[in-house]
Amino acid sequence: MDTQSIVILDFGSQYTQLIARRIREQNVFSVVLPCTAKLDEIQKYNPAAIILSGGPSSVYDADAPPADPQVLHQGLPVLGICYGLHWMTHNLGGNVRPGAKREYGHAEVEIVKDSPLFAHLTGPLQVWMSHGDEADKLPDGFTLFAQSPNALAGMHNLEKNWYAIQFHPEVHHTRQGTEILRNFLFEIVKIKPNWTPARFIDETVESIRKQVGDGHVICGLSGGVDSSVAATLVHRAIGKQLTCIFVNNGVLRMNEFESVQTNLRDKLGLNIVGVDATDRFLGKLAGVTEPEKKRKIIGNEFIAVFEEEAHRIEQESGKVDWLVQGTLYPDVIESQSVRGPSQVIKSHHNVGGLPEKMKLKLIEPLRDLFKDEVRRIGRDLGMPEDVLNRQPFPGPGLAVRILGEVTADRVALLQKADHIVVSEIKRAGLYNKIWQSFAVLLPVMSVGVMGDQRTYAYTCAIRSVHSEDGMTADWVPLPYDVLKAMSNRIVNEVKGINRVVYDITSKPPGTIEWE
Ligand SMILES: Nc1ncnc2c1ncn2[C@@H]1O[C@H](COP(=O)(O)OP(=O)(O)OP(=O)(O)O)[C@@H](O)[C@H]1O
Ligand SMILES: O=c1[nH]c(=O)c2[nH+]cn([C@@H]3O[C@H](COP(=O)(O)O)[C@@H](O)[C@H]3O)c2[nH]1
Ligand SMILES: NC(=O)CC[C@H](N)C(=O)O
Ligand SMILES: [Mg+2]
Repeated sequence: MDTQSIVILDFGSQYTQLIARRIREQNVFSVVLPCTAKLDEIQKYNPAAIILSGGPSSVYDADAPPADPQVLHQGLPVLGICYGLHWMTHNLGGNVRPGAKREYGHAEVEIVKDSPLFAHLTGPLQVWMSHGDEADKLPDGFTLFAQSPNALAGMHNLEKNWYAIQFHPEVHHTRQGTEILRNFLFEIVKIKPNWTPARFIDETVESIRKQVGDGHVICGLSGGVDSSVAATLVHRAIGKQLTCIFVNNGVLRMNEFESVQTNLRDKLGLNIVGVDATDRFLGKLAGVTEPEKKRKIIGNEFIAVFEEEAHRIEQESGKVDWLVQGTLYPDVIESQSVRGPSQVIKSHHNVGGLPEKMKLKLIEPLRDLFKDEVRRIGRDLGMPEDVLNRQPFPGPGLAVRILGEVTADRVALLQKADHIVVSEIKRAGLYNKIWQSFAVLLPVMSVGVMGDQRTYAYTCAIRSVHSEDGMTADWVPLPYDVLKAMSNRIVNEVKGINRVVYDITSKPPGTIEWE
């Protein structure tokens, strides 16, 4: 990789990915690696500096997440945040202990000495803390430059270019957090802010060309933002060597199989093959109710279809070695612990759901990015707004919105309800203002009355959320008349649903999809 980057080693903090986002907002490339990453993997990203994240453990615990102490000795500037500060202290000969008072939330920090990290800032700083441990003995060569009422808040070793702070500069509540990160980037590391969408596109196109040579590539295309941008990027790199495969997995939305194909063929000029695999998918899903099982089945079946298509294309055009997927960074973090000791929440079909022995090798050009960054790249590629503004739709589709068994009848019911929800959101002019809005079919039957007749039918939940990147979300207080229109239309137009409820759970503790 030519671009210099800031490598963040993840000790499992909830905010690690926010650090990367804040840095990329400054037009500097940043990537998160697990704390256990080997030095040669870190070097691949051409690091200009290392940031050590926070984390839930205590450094003196027996199972405290480790990093290679050599990362401190690469001649690169290092910034430790919270657990990162503790880890540096512990490894460089200082001492960390449980603090007398834990600090959660807002705190005021006094600047007790000048530090390049706080250049242009005047104290006291309003910051956000989340720790129980504290450094009570500094390692040799370190000077304390900031202090909160309860603990050391900042220390540096100017000779080595090592900095560490106890609070979280990446969260919104630390008022001058961005200034502090900017100081690290531009006063200390002195990296150039030249990581732009245009540059990302050029570098990615170049590296895809090198990787692929004159081989053939297939791309799993869903009509969603991620795979459409990924396909467009790869198409720009290798043109006719790319074939896009759009699979009807039987759990798509109403008319989606047809509309996506026409739309993307016309608008993006891609070569798209539609494969109707409804029966295979629904056959495999029959009788399955466990959410993770559904996800794994769908992930496996997708790959089986891709491999068959690859085989078919090979008969016509030569060897196919590569599969492009629109995997994004949040898919990766939520599915696996590879990026550090964070927990598995659900297996996104395209990551944790992949079979172990896959013949095709993966190209995932968006793997390190967030959705809003992907939309920016799409704009720079000149893609149409309606493609870029589509609300996300998960690969396992309606299967993770039909609780209990997935059957063709239930899919048809949910398609109708979902279509009503989305049409009403569009009619109210809300579609582009909301992250996602959809219907969920619950395996809950209740009694109703329609035209003097007793009904006994399913319940449908409406879910509508605001989110920046899918990692956290708030439910949307939809206007009552919009909810009323949805509810009215669903119970009247969808035979089989007689009750509608509204989901008012944020993420966390809920997730956006119900399974
Ligand atoms: N029906 C499908 N046919 C082929 N590939 C698919 C299909 N559904 C999902 N995929 C593959 O799985 C990847 C992940 O799906 P995901 O829903 O996260 O992304 P997306 O559909 O491209 O974008 P969005 O998140 O905006 O819906 C896609 O990028 C695509 O490569
Ligand atoms: O391609 C995908 N494959 C999946 O398996 C998957 N599961 C969830 N999602 C989408 O990810 C975001 C976060 O969803 P959750 O809060 O339900 O984890 C939301 O935007 C979800 O729609 C998926 N996308
Ligand atoms: N947020 C953090 O990194 C916390 C570090 C450590 N677990 C503590 O409580 O002090
Ligand atoms: Mg999708």
